[in-house]
Amino acid sequence: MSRKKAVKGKSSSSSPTACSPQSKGKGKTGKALSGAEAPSNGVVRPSRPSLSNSSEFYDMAFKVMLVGDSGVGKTCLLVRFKDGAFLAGSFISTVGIDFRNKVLNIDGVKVKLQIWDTAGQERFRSVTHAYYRDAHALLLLYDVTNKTSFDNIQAWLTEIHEYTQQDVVLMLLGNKADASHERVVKREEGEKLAKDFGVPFMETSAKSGLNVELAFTAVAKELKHRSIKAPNEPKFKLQDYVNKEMKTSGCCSS
Ligand SMILES: Nc1nc2c(ncn2[C@@H]2O[C@H](COP(=O)(O)OP(=O)(O)OP(=O)(O)O)[C@@H](O)[C@H]2O)c(=O)[nH]1
Ligand SMILES: [Mg+2]
Repeated sequence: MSRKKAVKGKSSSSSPTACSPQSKGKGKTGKALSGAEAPSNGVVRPSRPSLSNSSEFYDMAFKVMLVGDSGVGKTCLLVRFKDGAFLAGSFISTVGIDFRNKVLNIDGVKVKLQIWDTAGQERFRSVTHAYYRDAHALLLLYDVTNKTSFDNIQAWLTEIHEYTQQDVVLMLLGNKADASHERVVKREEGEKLAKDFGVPFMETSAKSGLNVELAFTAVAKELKHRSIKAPNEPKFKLQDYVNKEMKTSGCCSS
C-alpha cells in the first residue's frame, strides 16, 4: 500500500533523520490501517483477532500523536520505543507526518498503538491539525535543554484543546533528561506546569531510554481501561501509575 493511502490521500512524507525509522531499513512508515482498522473516533475492536501488521494479533487499536516544537525529540522517542535504538547524528526535521505501529500486551489484552510522528515546524502545522481530530491520545513534548520549547507548551495546549476530541488522553513529557549539563528547565518546573493544566507529566530520554516504554504503556493502559472497564474495577489513574513506575534521571532528583 502506498504512503498516500496510509494517510487517506493527504500528502505526507518524512525526511531521513538521525532517528528515522528509515535508518533501520524498515521503510518510511508502518502499514496503513484499512477497513475495520481505519482510525475512527471510537476504539477499533476487531470482531475476531486481527493482524496489525504481518505478524501480530491485537484486540483493540488506538491512535496516538507525538506533538511539540521542532527538535524536542519526537522522532527519536518513537524510534527508541519501536526499535530500542538511538542513533546520534545530525538532526534533520520531520517533514509532514508519519506513523508506526506497535502492539503492547496490557494486562493480557493486546493493544495496538498507531503512533503518529508529526513535524514540529510551524510551516507544517495545518497538516498536523487535520490529524488531531481522530487522535485518542497525545504525547506533548518539550526539551529540558530548550526553554523556548517549554514556554511554548501553553500555546500547544491551546491548539490541542481547539482541534482534538474533548476526552483525548494527554501527557506532557520533558525529553532529553539525560542532558544534565545543558538542562535549563527543572523537573519541578515541568511538574508545576503539568499540575496547573491538569495533565500527567514525566521526564523522558530517547537517548538513554529513560521512561520511554513507560510513557507509551501508561497511555495504552489508560485507553484500555476507558474502553473496557470491568464493573467493580477501580478507576485507572494515569499520574498515580506513572509516579509508581517512574524512574528519575538521577542527576536532579531529590
Ligand atoms: N541528548 C538527547 N538528545 C536527543 C534526545 N532526543 C532527541 N535528541 C536529539 O535532538 C535532535 C532532534 O531530535 P528529533 O527526534 O529529530 O526531533 P523532532 O522533535 O522529531 O523534530 P521535528 O521533526 O523537527 O519536529 C536530534 O539531534 C537528536 O539526536 C534525547 O533524549 N537526549
Ligand atoms: Mg521529527
